[in-house]
Amino acid sequence: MNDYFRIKKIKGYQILDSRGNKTIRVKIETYGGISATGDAPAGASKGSREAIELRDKDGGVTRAVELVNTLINDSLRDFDVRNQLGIDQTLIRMDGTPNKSRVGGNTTIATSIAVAKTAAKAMGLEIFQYIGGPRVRYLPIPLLNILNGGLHAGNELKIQEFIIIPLSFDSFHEALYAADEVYKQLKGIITEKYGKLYTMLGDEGGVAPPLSKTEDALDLVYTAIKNSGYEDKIVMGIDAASSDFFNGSQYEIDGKKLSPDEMIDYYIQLASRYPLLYIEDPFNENDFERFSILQQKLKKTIVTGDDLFTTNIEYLKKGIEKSSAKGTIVKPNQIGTLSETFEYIEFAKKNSIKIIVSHRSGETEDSFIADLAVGVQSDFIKTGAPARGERTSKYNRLLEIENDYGIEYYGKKIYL
Ligand SMILES: O=C(O)[C@@H](CO)OP(=O)(O)O
Ligand SMILES: [Mg+2]
Repeated sequence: MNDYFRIKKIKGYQILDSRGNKTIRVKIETYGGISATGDAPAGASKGSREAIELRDKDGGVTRAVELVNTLINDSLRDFDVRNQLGIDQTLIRMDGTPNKSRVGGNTTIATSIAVAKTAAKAMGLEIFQYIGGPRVRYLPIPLLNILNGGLHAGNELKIQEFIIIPLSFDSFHEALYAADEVYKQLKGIITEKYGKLYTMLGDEGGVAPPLSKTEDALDLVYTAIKNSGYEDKIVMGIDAASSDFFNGSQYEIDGKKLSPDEMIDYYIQLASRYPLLYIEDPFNENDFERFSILQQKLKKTIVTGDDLFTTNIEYLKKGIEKSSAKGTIVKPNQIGTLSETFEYIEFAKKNSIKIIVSHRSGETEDSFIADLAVGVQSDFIKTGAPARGERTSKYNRLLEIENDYGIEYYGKKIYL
Protein backbone atom coordinates (compact mmCIF):
# COMPACT_ATOMS: atom_id res chain seq x y z
CA MET A 1 0.00 0.00 0.00
CA ASN A 2 1.11 3.50 -0.77
CA ASP A 3 2.41 5.05 2.47
CA TYR A 4 1.42 8.48 1.28
CA PHE A 5 -2.24 7.64 1.89
CA ARG A 6 -1.73 5.58 5.06
CA ILE A 7 -3.10 7.05 8.31
CA LYS A 8 -0.38 7.83 10.81
CA LYS A 9 -2.33 9.59 13.50
CA ILE A 10 -5.85 10.57 14.46
CA LYS A 11 -6.28 13.25 17.05
CA GLY A 12 -9.33 14.88 18.61
CA TYR A 13 -9.80 18.16 20.41
CA GLN A 14 -12.58 20.47 21.55
CA ILE A 15 -13.56 23.56 19.59
CA LEU A 16 -16.52 25.95 19.83
CA ASP A 17 -19.60 25.91 17.63
CA SER A 18 -21.69 28.92 16.57
CA ARG A 19 -23.70 28.85 19.79
CA GLY A 20 -20.52 28.89 21.84
CA ASN A 21 -20.97 25.22 22.79
CA LYS A 22 -18.09 22.79 22.73
CA THR A 23 -17.92 20.33 19.88
CA ILE A 24 -15.38 17.86 18.57
CA ARG A 25 -12.83 18.39 15.82
CA VAL A 26 -10.87 15.41 14.51
CA LYS A 27 -7.54 15.78 12.73
CA ILE A 28 -6.07 13.06 10.56
CA GLU A 29 -2.51 12.88 9.36
CA THR A 30 -1.03 10.44 6.87
CA TYR A 31 2.54 9.16 6.64
CA GLY A 32 2.78 11.35 3.54
CA GLY A 33 2.32 14.42 5.75
CA ILE A 34 -1.17 15.18 4.45
CA SER A 35 -3.68 16.30 7.06
CA ALA A 36 -7.22 17.63 7.31
CA THR A 37 -9.91 18.09 9.94
CA GLY A 38 -13.58 17.22 10.41
CA ASP A 39 -16.01 19.00 12.77
CA ALA A 40 -19.24 17.73 14.31
CA PRO A 41 -22.13 20.21 14.07
CA ALA A 42 -24.96 20.12 16.64
CA GLY A 43 -28.75 20.39 16.39
CA ALA A 44 -31.20 22.04 18.78
CA SER A 45 -34.44 20.63 17.39
CA LYS A 46 -33.25 17.06 17.12
CA GLY A 47 -35.25 14.09 15.94
CA SER A 48 -35.57 11.36 18.56
CA ARG A 49 -34.17 8.77 16.13
CA GLU A 50 -30.93 10.64 15.41
CA ALA A 51 -27.50 9.25 16.26
CA ILE A 52 -26.70 10.11 19.86
CA GLU A 53 -24.12 12.80 20.63
CA LEU A 54 -21.56 11.77 23.23
CA ARG A 55 -21.50 14.65 25.72
CA ASP A 56 -20.05 15.11 29.18
CA LYS A 57 -22.36 16.13 32.00
CA ASP A 58 -21.22 19.75 31.72
CA GLY A 59 -21.89 19.84 27.97
CA GLY A 60 -18.27 19.37 26.89
CA VAL A 61 -17.01 16.58 24.64
CA THR A 62 -13.88 15.43 26.49
CA ARG A 63 -15.04 11.78 26.49
CA ALA A 64 -15.52 11.90 22.74
CA VAL A 65 -12.07 13.46 22.34
CA GLU A 66 -10.53 10.77 24.52
CA LEU A 67 -12.14 8.03 22.42
CA VAL A 68 -10.63 9.52 19.27
CA ASN A 69 -7.19 9.72 20.84
CA THR A 70 -7.26 6.13 22.08
CA LEU A 71 -9.69 3.61 20.58
CA ILE A 72 -10.19 5.29 17.20
CA ASN A 73 -6.54 6.20 16.74
CA ASP A 74 -5.52 2.59 17.53
CA SER A 75 -8.16 1.01 15.29
CA LEU A 76 -7.79 3.22 12.23
CA ARG A 77 -4.04 3.70 12.16
CA ASP A 78 -2.51 2.30 8.94
CA PHE A 79 -5.81 2.33 7.05
CA ASP A 80 -5.61 3.81 3.55
CA VAL A 81 -7.42 7.12 3.91
CA ARG A 82 -9.17 6.51 0.57
CA ASN A 83 -10.91 3.49 2.07
CA GLN A 84 -13.89 5.51 3.32
CA LEU A 85 -16.21 2.52 3.45
CA GLY A 86 -13.77 0.27 5.32
CA ILE A 87 -13.04 3.00 7.84
CA ASP A 88 -16.72 3.87 8.35
CA GLN A 89 -17.60 0.20 8.76
CA THR A 90 -14.89 -0.11 11.39
CA LEU A 91 -16.41 2.85 13.26
CA ILE A 92 -19.88 1.33 13.00
CA ARG A 93 -18.64 -2.05 14.31
CA MET A 94 -16.62 -0.40 17.06
CA ASP A 95 -19.74 1.39 18.27
CA GLY A 96 -21.99 -1.64 17.87
CA THR A 97 -25.28 0.13 18.68
CA PRO A 98 -28.08 1.12 16.25
CA ASN A 99 -27.76 4.82 17.13
CA LYS A 100 -24.02 5.28 17.80
CA SER A 101 -24.74 5.70 21.50
CA ARG A 102 -21.47 4.12 22.66
CA VAL A 103 -18.90 6.03 20.68
CA GLY A 104 -21.21 8.95 19.80
CA GLY A 105 -22.46 10.11 16.41
CA ASN A 106 -20.50 13.33 16.90
CA THR A 107 -17.28 11.35 17.33
CA THR A 108 -17.90 9.17 14.28
CA ILE A 109 -19.07 11.93 11.93
CA ALA A 110 -16.13 14.22 12.75
CA THR A 111 -13.79 11.29 12.05
CA SER A 112 -15.59 10.26 8.89
CA ILE A 113 -15.51 13.81 7.47
CA ALA A 114 -11.83 14.19 8.36
CA VAL A 115 -11.11 10.96 6.45
CA ALA A 116 -12.84 12.20 3.28
CA LYS A 117 -11.16 15.61 3.43
CA THR A 118 -7.73 14.08 3.96
CA ALA A 119 -8.24 11.66 1.07
CA ALA A 120 -9.31 14.45 -1.28
CA LYS A 121 -6.30 16.53 -0.30
CA ALA A 122 -3.91 13.61 -0.71
CA MET A 123 -5.30 12.95 -4.18
CA GLY A 124 -5.00 16.61 -5.15
CA LEU A 125 -8.75 16.93 -5.68
CA GLU A 126 -11.36 19.35 -4.44
CA ILE A 127 -13.61 17.63 -1.91
CA PHE A 128 -16.63 17.86 -4.22
CA GLN A 129 -14.60 16.28 -7.02
CA TYR A 130 -13.44 13.47 -4.78
CA ILE A 131 -17.04 12.79 -3.74
CA GLY A 132 -18.73 13.33 -7.10
CA GLY A 133 -16.11 12.49 -9.71
CA PRO A 134 -16.64 13.68 -13.26
CA ARG A 135 -20.42 13.56 -13.05
CA VAL A 136 -20.72 16.86 -11.18
CA ARG A 137 -22.75 19.22 -13.34
CA TYR A 138 -24.74 21.68 -11.26
CA LEU A 139 -24.88 23.66 -8.05
CA PRO A 140 -27.73 23.16 -5.56
CA ILE A 141 -30.55 25.61 -5.00
CA PRO A 142 -30.14 27.35 -1.65
CA LEU A 143 -32.96 27.34 0.89
CA LEU A 144 -32.26 30.46 2.94
CA ASN A 145 -33.81 30.65 6.38
CA ILE A 146 -34.11 34.43 6.77
CA LEU A 147 -36.55 34.60 9.68
CA ASN A 148 -36.05 32.37 12.72
CA GLY A 149 -38.54 31.03 15.27
CA GLY A 150 -39.07 27.87 17.31
CA LEU A 151 -36.08 26.58 19.28
CA HIS A 152 -33.71 28.79 17.26
CA ALA A 153 -35.04 32.10 18.53
CA GLY A 154 -36.24 33.83 21.67
CA ASN A 155 -39.60 34.84 20.14
CA GLU A 156 -43.01 33.16 20.31
CA LEU A 157 -43.13 31.95 16.72
CA LYS A 158 -43.75 28.20 16.65
CA ILE A 159 -42.66 27.65 13.06
CA GLN A 160 -38.88 27.30 13.22
CA GLU A 161 -37.79 28.53 9.78
CA PHE A 162 -39.16 30.98 7.22
CA ILE A 163 -37.29 30.26 4.04
CA ILE A 164 -36.78 31.94 0.67
CA ILE A 165 -35.90 29.93 -2.44
CA PRO A 166 -34.28 31.81 -5.35
CA LEU A 167 -35.26 29.47 -8.17
CA SER A 168 -35.33 31.33 -11.42
CA PHE A 169 -31.81 32.59 -11.91
CA ASP A 170 -29.18 31.76 -14.47
CA SER A 171 -26.31 31.38 -12.03
CA PHE A 172 -25.74 30.54 -8.40
CA HIS A 173 -24.31 33.94 -7.56
CA GLU A 174 -27.27 35.78 -9.05
CA ALA A 175 -29.60 33.57 -7.03
CA LEU A 176 -27.66 34.13 -3.81
CA TYR A 177 -27.30 37.88 -4.24
CA ALA A 178 -31.01 38.26 -5.01
CA ALA A 179 -31.80 36.31 -1.83
CA ASP A 180 -29.43 38.57 0.05
CA GLU A 181 -31.31 41.63 -1.26
CA VAL A 182 -34.53 40.16 0.10
CA TYR A 183 -32.84 39.54 3.47
CA LYS A 184 -31.74 43.18 3.62
CA GLN A 185 -35.17 44.33 2.49
CA LEU A 186 -36.71 42.26 5.30
CA LYS A 187 -34.48 43.94 7.87
CA GLY A 188 -35.49 47.33 6.46
CA ILE A 189 -39.20 46.57 6.64
CA ILE A 190 -38.89 45.30 10.20
CA THR A 191 -36.89 48.35 11.30
CA GLU A 192 -39.48 50.65 9.80
CA LYS A 193 -42.42 48.79 11.26
CA TYR A 194 -41.17 47.82 14.70
CA GLY A 195 -37.81 49.52 15.25
CA LYS A 196 -34.22 48.41 15.03
CA LEU A 197 -34.37 46.24 18.14
CA TYR A 198 -36.60 43.79 16.28
CA THR A 199 -33.86 42.86 13.82
CA MET A 200 -31.86 40.78 16.31
CA LEU A 201 -30.78 37.43 14.90
CA GLY A 202 -31.64 33.82 15.66
CA ASP A 203 -29.30 30.82 15.68
CA GLU A 204 -29.17 30.49 11.89
CA GLY A 205 -28.62 34.17 11.14
CA GLY A 206 -32.21 34.99 10.22
CA VAL A 207 -33.97 37.87 11.93
CA ALA A 208 -35.94 36.86 15.00
CA PRO A 209 -38.51 39.60 15.66
CA PRO A 210 -40.67 39.08 18.76
CA LEU A 211 -43.74 38.04 16.80
CA SER A 212 -46.06 35.20 17.75
CA LYS A 213 -48.22 34.51 14.69
CA THR A 214 -47.06 32.47 11.70
CA GLU A 215 -48.89 34.66 9.19
CA ASP A 216 -47.27 37.83 10.51
CA ALA A 217 -43.85 36.31 9.81
CA LEU A 218 -44.89 35.01 6.39
CA ASP A 219 -46.34 38.41 5.50
CA LEU A 220 -43.04 40.10 6.32
CA VAL A 221 -41.04 37.66 4.19
CA TYR A 222 -43.50 37.80 1.28
CA THR A 223 -43.53 41.60 1.40
CA ALA A 224 -39.72 41.62 1.34
CA ILE A 225 -39.74 39.41 -1.77
CA LYS A 226 -42.32 41.63 -3.50
CA ASN A 227 -40.62 44.90 -2.51
CA SER A 228 -37.37 43.58 -3.96
CA GLY A 229 -39.13 42.89 -7.26
CA TYR A 230 -38.54 39.14 -7.21
CA GLU A 231 -42.09 37.87 -6.90
CA ASP A 232 -41.79 35.79 -10.07
CA LYS A 233 -38.32 34.45 -9.23
CA ILE A 234 -38.16 33.74 -5.53
CA VAL A 235 -40.60 31.43 -3.77
CA MET A 236 -41.03 30.50 -0.13
CA GLY A 237 -40.81 27.59 2.26
CA ILE A 238 -41.06 26.72 5.94
CA ASP A 239 -39.55 24.23 8.34
CA ALA A 240 -42.26 23.80 10.95
CA ALA A 241 -40.11 21.44 13.10
CA SER A 242 -43.51 20.61 14.50
CA SER A 243 -42.45 17.91 16.97
CA ASP A 244 -41.37 20.87 19.11
CA PHE A 245 -44.91 22.28 19.48
CA PHE A 246 -46.80 18.97 19.50
CA ASN A 247 -48.06 18.14 22.98
CA GLY A 248 -48.82 14.49 22.26
CA SER A 249 -52.26 15.07 20.80
CA GLN A 250 -52.43 18.68 19.57
CA TYR A 251 -50.27 21.33 17.99
CA GLU A 252 -49.98 24.51 20.05
CA ILE A 253 -49.61 27.30 17.53
CA ASP A 254 -50.76 30.91 17.08
CA GLY A 255 -52.32 30.84 20.54
CA LYS A 256 -54.53 27.89 19.57
CA LYS A 257 -54.51 24.14 20.07
CA LEU A 258 -55.06 22.43 16.74
CA SER A 259 -55.77 18.74 16.21
CA PRO A 260 -53.55 16.92 13.67
CA ASP A 261 -56.40 17.06 11.14
CA GLU A 262 -56.88 20.77 11.73
CA MET A 263 -53.15 21.19 11.07
CA ILE A 264 -53.64 19.76 7.57
CA ASP A 265 -56.10 22.59 6.84
CA TYR A 266 -53.76 25.07 8.51
CA TYR A 267 -51.01 24.32 5.98
CA ILE A 268 -53.41 24.22 3.03
CA GLN A 269 -54.64 27.65 4.02
CA LEU A 270 -51.04 28.95 4.23
CA ALA A 271 -50.23 27.47 0.83
CA SER A 272 -53.22 29.27 -0.67
CA ARG A 273 -51.95 32.63 0.61
CA TYR A 274 -48.19 32.31 0.01
CA PRO A 275 -46.07 30.67 -2.72
CA LEU A 276 -44.98 27.76 -0.50
CA LEU A 277 -42.86 25.43 -2.59
CA TYR A 278 -41.39 23.72 0.44
CA ILE A 279 -42.81 22.48 3.77
CA GLU A 280 -40.50 20.57 6.13
CA ASP A 281 -41.67 18.52 9.12
CA PRO A 282 -45.29 19.74 9.07
CA PHE A 283 -46.31 16.99 11.51
CA ASN A 284 -44.59 15.29 14.41
CA GLU A 285 -41.91 12.73 13.67
CA ASN A 286 -44.25 9.71 13.98
CA ASP A 287 -47.10 10.88 11.79
CA PHE A 288 -46.16 9.37 8.41
CA GLU A 289 -49.86 9.25 7.48
CA ARG A 290 -50.57 12.96 7.72
CA PHE A 291 -47.38 13.82 5.87
CA SER A 292 -48.80 11.68 3.09
CA ILE A 293 -52.25 13.33 3.15
CA LEU A 294 -50.67 16.79 2.99
CA GLN A 295 -48.35 15.78 0.14
CA GLN A 296 -51.35 14.49 -1.83
CA LYS A 297 -53.33 17.66 -1.20
CA LEU A 298 -50.44 19.98 -2.04
CA LYS A 299 -49.07 18.29 -5.13
CA LYS A 300 -46.81 21.17 -6.16
CA THR A 301 -45.23 21.55 -2.73
CA ILE A 302 -42.17 19.55 -1.71
CA VAL A 303 -43.27 18.12 1.62
CA THR A 304 -40.00 17.14 3.29
CA GLY A 305 -39.00 14.88 6.15
CA ASP A 306 -36.22 15.83 8.56
CA ASP A 307 -37.05 14.53 12.05
CA LEU A 308 -39.32 12.09 10.21
CA PHE A 309 -36.40 10.31 8.51
CA THR A 310 -33.24 11.42 10.38
CA THR A 311 -31.09 10.37 7.38
CA ASN A 312 -31.93 6.76 8.20
CA ILE A 313 -32.91 4.37 5.37
CA GLU A 314 -35.21 2.38 7.63
CA TYR A 315 -37.52 5.38 8.11
CA LEU A 316 -37.18 6.65 4.56
CA LYS A 317 -38.40 3.23 3.37
CA LYS A 318 -41.48 3.63 5.52
CA GLY A 319 -42.00 7.12 4.11
CA ILE A 320 -41.69 5.85 0.54
CA GLU A 321 -44.19 3.03 1.17
CA LYS A 322 -46.68 5.56 2.50
CA SER A 323 -45.80 8.32 -0.04
CA SER A 324 -45.20 10.64 2.89
CA ALA A 325 -42.85 13.14 1.28
CA LYS A 326 -41.29 14.28 -1.97
CA GLY A 327 -38.13 15.47 -0.22
CA THR A 328 -35.68 14.47 2.46
CA ILE A 329 -33.27 16.45 4.57
CA VAL A 330 -29.78 14.92 4.66
CA LYS A 331 -27.68 15.67 7.76
CA PRO A 332 -24.60 13.47 8.03
CA ASN A 333 -24.50 13.78 11.82
CA GLN A 334 -28.00 12.36 12.14
CA ILE A 335 -26.70 8.97 11.02
CA GLY A 336 -23.03 9.28 12.01
CA THR A 337 -20.86 8.33 9.02
CA LEU A 338 -20.42 9.55 5.45
CA SER A 339 -20.75 6.06 3.97
CA GLU A 340 -24.20 5.69 5.50
CA THR A 341 -25.05 9.21 4.27
CA PHE A 342 -24.02 8.25 0.68
CA GLU A 343 -26.07 5.06 0.85
CA TYR A 344 -29.06 7.05 2.08
CA ILE A 345 -28.78 9.59 -0.73
CA GLU A 346 -28.49 6.87 -3.35
CA PHE A 347 -31.56 5.13 -2.00
CA ALA A 348 -33.53 8.40 -1.92
CA LYS A 349 -32.52 9.27 -5.48
CA LYS A 350 -33.51 5.83 -6.76
CA ASN A 351 -36.94 6.52 -5.37
CA SER A 352 -37.12 10.02 -6.90
CA ILE A 353 -36.99 11.74 -3.53
CA LYS A 354 -35.46 15.22 -3.66
CA ILE A 355 -32.28 15.71 -1.62
CA ILE A 356 -31.77 18.67 0.68
CA VAL A 357 -28.28 18.60 2.20
CA SER A 358 -28.49 20.56 5.44
CA HIS A 359 -26.48 22.30 8.12
CA ARG A 360 -27.37 22.15 11.83
CA SER A 361 -28.35 25.13 13.95
CA GLY A 362 -25.04 24.74 15.79
CA GLU A 363 -22.34 24.92 13.10
CA THR A 364 -18.64 25.58 12.69
CA GLU A 365 -16.98 27.56 9.88
CA ASP A 366 -16.15 24.34 8.05
CA SER A 367 -17.73 24.46 4.59
CA PHE A 368 -17.73 20.67 4.10
CA ILE A 369 -21.48 20.37 3.46
CA ALA A 370 -21.18 22.73 0.48
CA ASP A 371 -18.78 20.28 -1.16
CA LEU A 372 -20.96 17.38 -0.07
CA ALA A 373 -24.04 18.96 -1.68
CA VAL A 374 -22.18 19.51 -4.97
CA GLY A 375 -20.46 16.12 -4.87
CA VAL A 376 -23.69 14.16 -4.43
CA GLN A 377 -25.52 16.53 -6.78
CA SER A 378 -28.18 17.35 -4.25
CA ASP A 379 -31.20 19.30 -5.41
CA PHE A 380 -31.05 21.85 -2.59
CA ILE A 381 -28.79 23.01 0.20
CA LYS A 382 -30.23 24.41 3.42
CA THR A 383 -27.64 26.45 5.24
CA GLY A 384 -29.26 29.44 6.89
CA ALA A 385 -29.35 33.17 6.25
CA PRO A 386 -26.78 34.90 4.02
CA ALA A 387 -25.12 36.26 7.17
CA ARG A 388 -22.86 35.07 10.01
CA GLY A 389 -19.62 33.30 9.23
CA GLU A 390 -20.68 29.75 9.96
CA ARG A 391 -23.46 30.10 7.34
CA THR A 392 -21.64 32.28 4.79
CA SER A 393 -18.68 29.87 4.78
CA LYS A 394 -20.95 27.41 2.94
CA TYR A 395 -22.35 30.00 0.53
CA ASN A 396 -18.90 31.42 -0.11
CA ARG A 397 -17.57 27.94 -0.86
CA LEU A 398 -20.35 27.46 -3.42
CA LEU A 399 -19.44 30.81 -4.97
CA GLU A 400 -15.82 29.67 -5.09
CA ILE A 401 -16.76 26.40 -6.80
CA GLU A 402 -18.89 28.32 -9.30
CA ASN A 403 -16.13 30.79 -9.94
CA ASP A 404 -13.26 28.32 -10.25
CA TYR A 405 -15.04 25.50 -12.05
CA GLY A 406 -17.87 27.26 -13.89
CA ILE A 407 -20.47 24.83 -12.62
CA GLU A 408 -24.00 25.68 -13.68
CA TYR A 409 -27.04 26.55 -11.62
CA TYR A 410 -30.14 24.74 -12.70
CA GLY A 411 -32.67 26.65 -10.63
CA LYS A 412 -35.90 26.99 -12.45
CA LYS A 413 -34.94 24.79 -15.37
CA ILE A 414 -35.40 21.61 -13.38
CA TYR A 415 -37.95 22.61 -10.82
CA LEU A 416 -40.89 24.51 -12.23
O1 LIG B 1 -34.51 21.43 11.95
C1 LIG B 1 -33.57 21.66 11.17
O2 LIG B 1 -33.76 21.49 9.98
C2 LIG B 1 -32.21 22.05 11.70
C3 LIG B 1 -31.38 22.90 10.79
O3 LIG B 1 -32.02 24.01 10.28
O4 LIG B 1 -32.24 22.53 13.00
P1 LIG B 1 -31.41 21.76 14.14
O5 LIG B 1 -30.01 21.67 13.68
O6 LIG B 1 -31.61 22.58 15.38
O7 LIG B 1 -32.05 20.40 14.25
MG1 LIG C 1 -35.74 20.60 10.17
